[in-house]
Amino acid sequence: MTDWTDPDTFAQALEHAETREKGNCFEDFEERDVIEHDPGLTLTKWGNEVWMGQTLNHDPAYWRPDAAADRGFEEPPIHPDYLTAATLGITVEDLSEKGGYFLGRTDVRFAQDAVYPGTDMSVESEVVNTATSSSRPQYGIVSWRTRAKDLETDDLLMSYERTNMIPRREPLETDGGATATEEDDDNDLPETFVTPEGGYFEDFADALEIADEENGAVAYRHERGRTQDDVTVAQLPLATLNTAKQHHNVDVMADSPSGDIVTYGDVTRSTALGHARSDERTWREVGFDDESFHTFVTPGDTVYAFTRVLEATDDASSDEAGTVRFQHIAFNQDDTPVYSGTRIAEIRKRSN
Ligand SMILES: CC(C)(COP(=O)(O)OP(=O)(O)OC[C@H]1O[C@@H](n2cnc3c(N)ncnc32)[C@H](O)[C@@H]1OP(=O)(O)O)[C@@H](O)C(=O)NCCC(=O)NCCSC(=O)C[C@](C)(O)C(=O)O
Repeated sequence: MTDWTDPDTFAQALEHAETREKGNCFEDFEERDVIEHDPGLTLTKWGNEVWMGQTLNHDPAYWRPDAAADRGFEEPPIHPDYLTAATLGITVEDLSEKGGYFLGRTDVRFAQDAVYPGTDMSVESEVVNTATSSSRPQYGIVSWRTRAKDLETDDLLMSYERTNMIPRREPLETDGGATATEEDDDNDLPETFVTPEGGYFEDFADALEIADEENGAVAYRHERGRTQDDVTVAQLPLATLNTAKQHHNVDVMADSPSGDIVTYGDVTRSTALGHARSDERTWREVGFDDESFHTFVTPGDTVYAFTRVLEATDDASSDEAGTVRFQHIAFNQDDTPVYSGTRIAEIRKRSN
């Protein structure tokens, strides 16, 4: 009688057996297809707090009822970064589990009303673009518009458009090729870098005025760094139901260009944003654009943040705040940019 657990026999069995694959290939996506994602997620206080704690998003309004009330929330709400990561996490099984890197995202917008723990989410994505990758013929590039809704009320919670490299059916590889492209050498930096005096709206507006007079830029780095470990690389994405093997299958990833599992893009950006927010008085998050992931982050890498202030306008959803547009750049211990994106946030005014 065949002993299927005999190592030689089992090795032969593995060779003969078909693998029941997960995920979709590039050829499975057609423009205008709408995919309703089956995995659901209840946005819990626990998930929110673990995400925020580990990414250094320690804004008290998301932790303490009194601080939440001071910011006009009914109770500590779900943080927009966790909402974003959970929305994307749910979509991975259908859209990107096959592998291929998360290249970027734009038009990330949040509903004006805060989202509270206990909200059940339903998430759907529409294929908005499919394109050939000229540099990597084994991949295609797919963009989807994703919308997260409150399952009970059907209210829109957030939406965005994301772009990934997706393997073509043949040949099948685990993820996308080489590391970042050569930087161009157009380094026309201003001579003057202005740092805001504090974290209120007026500090950003004043710094922009000074920079303007001196033909400089409001640009500064944040001190904090967060080294990537098992929690940030594997646990946080799995807690959002993100099934991408890049984050938890060391065996498969050993043969990939990174040679290791990589940090979920939403963990990298949320960590950098946590560093940036620790130097400002955030009132509300409005949205993000032009987000790009330049190279991968692996366990042991440290994520730092750099901020440029682009614009400040005295107009917001509340008289207590003004609106600031930032560019945030996450970088690693070798000073290599790993993420960049612009962010619109309402920042509290000093006078109130
Ligand atoms: C992917 C790598 C290897 C390419 O590195 P490279 O130097 O070869 O790249 P490139 O030349 O800059 O880009 C390659 C192609 O992608 C295109 N491209 C590039 N960016 C965009 C964009 N935003 N929108 C649209 N297209 C874009 C670009 O135009 C080019 O097209 P081409 O092949 O036709 O010339 C390199 O950039 C890299 O390592 N990036 C880091 C990726 C990463 O670590 N992402 C986060 C972690 S993976 C993740 O979170 C997973 C997730 C969330 O779970 C999940 O999707 O399932």
